[in-house]
Amino acid sequence: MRQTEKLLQGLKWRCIRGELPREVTQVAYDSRKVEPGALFVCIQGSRQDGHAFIREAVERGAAAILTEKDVIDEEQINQINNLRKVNNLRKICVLETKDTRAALASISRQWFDNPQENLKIIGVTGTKGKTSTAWMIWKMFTAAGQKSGLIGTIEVCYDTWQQKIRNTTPESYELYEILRKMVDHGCQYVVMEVSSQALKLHRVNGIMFDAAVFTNLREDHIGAGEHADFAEYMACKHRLFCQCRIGIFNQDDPYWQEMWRGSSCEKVLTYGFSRQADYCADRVQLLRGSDRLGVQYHLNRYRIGKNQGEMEAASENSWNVVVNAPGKFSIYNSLAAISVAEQYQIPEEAIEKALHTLQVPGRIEMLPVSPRFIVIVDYAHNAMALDALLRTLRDYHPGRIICIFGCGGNRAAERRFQMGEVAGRLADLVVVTTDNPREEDPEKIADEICLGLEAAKGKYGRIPDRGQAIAYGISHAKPGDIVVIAGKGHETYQEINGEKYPMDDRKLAMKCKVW
Ligand SMILES: CC(=O)N[C@H]1[C@@H](OP(=O)(O)OP(=O)(O)OC[C@H]2O[C@@H](n3ccc(=O)[nH]c3=O)[C@H](O)[C@@H]2O)O[C@H](CO)[C@@H](O)[C@@H]1O[C@H](C)C(=O)N[C@@H](C)C(=O)N[C@H](CCC(=O)O)C(=O)O
Ligand SMILES: Nc1ncnc2c1ncn2[C@@H]1O[C@H](COP(=O)(O)OP(=O)(O)OP(=O)(O)O)[C@@H](O)[C@H]1O
Ligand SMILES: N[C@H](CCC[C@H](N)C(=O)O)C(=O)O
Repeated sequence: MRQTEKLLQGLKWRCIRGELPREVTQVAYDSRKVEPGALFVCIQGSRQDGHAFIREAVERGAAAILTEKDVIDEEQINQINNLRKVNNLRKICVLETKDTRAALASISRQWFDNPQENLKIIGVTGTKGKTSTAWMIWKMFTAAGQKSGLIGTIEVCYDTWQQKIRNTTPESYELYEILRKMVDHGCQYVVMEVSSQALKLHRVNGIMFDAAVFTNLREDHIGAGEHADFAEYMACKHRLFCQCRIGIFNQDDPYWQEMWRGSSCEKVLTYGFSRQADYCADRVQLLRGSDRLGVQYHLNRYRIGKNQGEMEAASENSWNVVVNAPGKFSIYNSLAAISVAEQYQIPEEAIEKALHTLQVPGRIEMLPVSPRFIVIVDYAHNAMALDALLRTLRDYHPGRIICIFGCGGNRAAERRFQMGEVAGRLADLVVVTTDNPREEDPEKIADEICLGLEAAKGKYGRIPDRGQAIAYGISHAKPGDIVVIAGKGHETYQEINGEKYPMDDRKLAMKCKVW
């Protein structure tokens, strides 16, 4: 139970029907979850419009409805009020505001008593590297004994508690609920991935991030249900840097200044291979163990005289960093994580420990399928990630690279041709299979991937059943080869027409174990 006036504090709203109830018992944005006495927030979604479920919400006992358009006519209101009279309830209260998604964030923040005020929240955004970087930062804080929470694609967790979520960045109501749990548990820090969808749909409204990281930006997530075009995608990412104190940017990315310009950052740090960066990497060496590929580099910490554009070495300026993950992109992710950790005085030993023992589930996860060749499961599901991954693996001079992948349905269609083209160019043999087709025809998705493969003159075959495709790829591997199973990483399901069926690439690969 919460006072309605208090929940609506800071919001612009007007009451268009009935009277504001003194208290509400619940905040709900899904009519199917409404309980008696609730405030039902109508959200205009990508498939459905919450305003169409007002009647259901009222039948379930909602006391107030928050809308962003006056959708209820007199006849409907009379019907609803007659219904309520029979049940001895007051007339329905209808409130109107400009944007109900933004309102949901504001109301949720009040409902959960402003948990963000008691936390230092670190946000990570970018087209690629969010999960890996957030995970590294969280591991560093944890290794240093700092109670911290993690929110991202793989899971939400702190200490031994963990929970799966539907989105990389949860809806505002769930987000504030999670933050409240973390505060009550004694967490001081939260590291979270912030997707462009979350920024677009106001899921993180009301949070002032103590630090925000920008990893990189490439064309992605454009299409129905995501972003209209690249400009909108970029503008949404930029919003994170308008609600943060410290901004940490990948200086080698062509878009970093677009992210920084007009930001709210009181402090700016940069990282990259550029000598201008505050955290600068050089002298890279590839590492290859029996069950892991890794990388080692020299980290130089420079202090830049921002005003004069001068560069001056800091006293304790260099360090040999070892990361238990391969490739240039792991160097970028670790540089970002180190830049964050040092802002919070995380000791070097904790940083080293986290990077040495790092294994992000489903990210370049090496499986003991055979002692003669390498099998890797990875979450690369766009061209940028697949390109970075395959180039990285090429650097280890394998015999051949066999790549097995598909593309998700109801997601940016450009990914299909582009991933086909990248795989055709960088892999020696490609097996095109099925990812999460969702509501689309998997054969049509495969056709579009094959256009890219043809364009790159790649060698490929098609096996729609993912288990069979994986078995085929592994059974055709020769000593010294690398088999890459890309696209689903940590996922433990395959989504077809709204249903999630159990499926785990790691289990499918281990079924093919050869001795
Ligand atoms: C396209 C999109 O962003 N969809 C999100 C959106 O769902 P939606 O707008 O489609 O909702 P809807 O089904 O149309 O329903 C609209 C409203 O009607 C309500 N409703 C619906 C039915 C009913 O009977 N009663 C009712 O009240 C719903 O509760 C909702 O409030 O709002 C939901 C609740 O917040 C999200 O879970 C859902 O994310 C879907 C699952 C999704 O996967 N989105 C992707 C694109 C996404 O957000 N991805 C990013 C990561 C991208 C990256 O890798 O960078 C993420 O952060 O996860
Ligand atoms: N900094 C990076 N640049 C390019 N590719 C990367 C980078 N970091 C990771 N990758 C590749 O992309 C894959 C996904 O990485 P990660 O999950 O960290 O990114 P993400 O931004 O969270 O992705 P998503 O938005 O799809 O959830 C990795 O498995 C790896 O192949
Ligand atoms: N966060 C990503 C996940 C895609 C994973 C891939 N397996 C697919 O289903 O397309 C997205 O929502 O675009």
